[in-house]
Amino acid sequence: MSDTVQDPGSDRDPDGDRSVIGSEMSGEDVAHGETLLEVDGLKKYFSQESGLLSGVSLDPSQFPPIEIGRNRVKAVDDVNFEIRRGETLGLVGESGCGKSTLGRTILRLLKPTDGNIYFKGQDLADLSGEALRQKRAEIQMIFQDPQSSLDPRMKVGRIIEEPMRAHGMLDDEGREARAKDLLEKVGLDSRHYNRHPHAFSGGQRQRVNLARALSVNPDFIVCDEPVSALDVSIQAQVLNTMEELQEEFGLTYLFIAHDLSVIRHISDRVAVMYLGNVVELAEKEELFENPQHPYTEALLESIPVPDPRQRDARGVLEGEVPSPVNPPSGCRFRTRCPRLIAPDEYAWTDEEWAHTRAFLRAVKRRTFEPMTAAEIEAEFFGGELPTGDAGEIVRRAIDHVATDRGDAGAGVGAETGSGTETESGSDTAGGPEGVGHPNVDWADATELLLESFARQSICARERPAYEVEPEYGTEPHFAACHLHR
Ligand SMILES: Nc1ncnc2c1ncn2[C@@H]1O[C@H](COP(=O)(O)OP(=O)(O)OP(=O)(O)O)[C@@H](O)[C@H]1O
Repeated sequence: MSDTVQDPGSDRDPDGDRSVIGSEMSGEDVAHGETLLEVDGLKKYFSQESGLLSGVSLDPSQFPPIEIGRNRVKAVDDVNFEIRRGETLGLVGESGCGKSTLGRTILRLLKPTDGNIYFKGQDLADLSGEALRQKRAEIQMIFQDPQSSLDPRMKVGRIIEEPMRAHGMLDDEGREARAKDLLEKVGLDSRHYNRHPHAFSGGQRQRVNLARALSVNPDFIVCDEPVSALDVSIQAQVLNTMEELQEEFGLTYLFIAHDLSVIRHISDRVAVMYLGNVVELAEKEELFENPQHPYTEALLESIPVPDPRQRDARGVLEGEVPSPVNPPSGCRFRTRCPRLIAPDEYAWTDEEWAHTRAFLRAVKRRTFEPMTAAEIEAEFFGGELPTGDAGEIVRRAIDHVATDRGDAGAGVGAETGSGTETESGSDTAGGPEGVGHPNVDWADATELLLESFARQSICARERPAYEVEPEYGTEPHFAACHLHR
């Protein structure tokens, strides 16, 4: 079964007012600045396999020996936010973090796995059939690729009229007049009404899409990477038009983009997404000038800079994004976080923990050449291991990976925890020299360090959710990072 819910045909309400669909039709008005849409605990999980037994796996160690949903892709996993009427909420994050899935689930193109989507107070998660179809006039979507979302056989006028026809809005003459009017509103010419999409440039095609989305008079538009396929010089023009239309029609946008400069241009507030979670949400200025989540900081620092002298300081986002099938416990970013918090049970100095954290990452990613224990101590710890129990564990881990001490560490790894939670293994660079060296056991060292330190950190034990004091503006600043405990 597909997750996709198709918009069924076009039975219109014969008693309805045919000139206004969308916002005005629902009769529920939300004033500018008040909550238009609220997403509460929203989840969207995908089964990896299709078919009757998708998501069902066998586990002989339990009774009954089946587990449902174990292999599901947690594309959106407990997302909460609200969008006010008239604002643009930017949604940013790396490819695959769940932005599109979130947008499509809000639109109810996908059925949520759990949670609520309140639009003007009504839960869209509950809607289906005709009630959902009617709502679609109020909530529209614009996609990234203006080429493929326009039927090349249809004339532009008909493309713009199609949603009006589907919702029984106006008569033929009225629809034509409205389509021509909208063409002008989006910065095209009413004479373009009879042209086919291939006659238009990418930017113009996206304008046709805008006119199409606006035709049914929506309140809310999910814009999924609408300018990503356009030349940079055209992007700003389309964004400006979108802002003008927002003003004129009182529109509210959820604007999805991976490009931070686009997000900065258009957003009022910005939500940063990582591995199915929103990790930070704040007013635009606050987010860009006062980021409080290490992932946001890393994203901002990875913006390309023209000055080559600054390049070395960039690119702090190390390691791969873990699999959304088995995401890390606690904070999703912890496996890559340069500021992972020290576990409480050891007495660390900041320096000792920083050294140990760097060593842990290097062992996990196998990023150093095999060397002796003394060389490892010098390279990662300045010749001085942490004191106390932590130092003992570090020494054992070094024994696992040192070329001269392999025997001393043999068997230690077997004592280390159950490893119930994987770190998804995707970070492992797999240095071939190390793997081939008889004394080097990367896996045992990694497991010892992860189990003793990384998994004992509050970052692994609790999911963070804090509000921090904004420095720029007055809106609440949400940061899902235990550094703000
Ligand atoms: N229909 C599907 N079935 C299974 N997994 C899916 C499906 N759609 C998306 N995913 C997975 O869900 C996760 C989130 O994908 P999504 O497309 O929402 O991310 P994104 O942030 O929009 O990325 P991009 O910017 O590349 O589009 C990814 O791991 C993706 O592989």
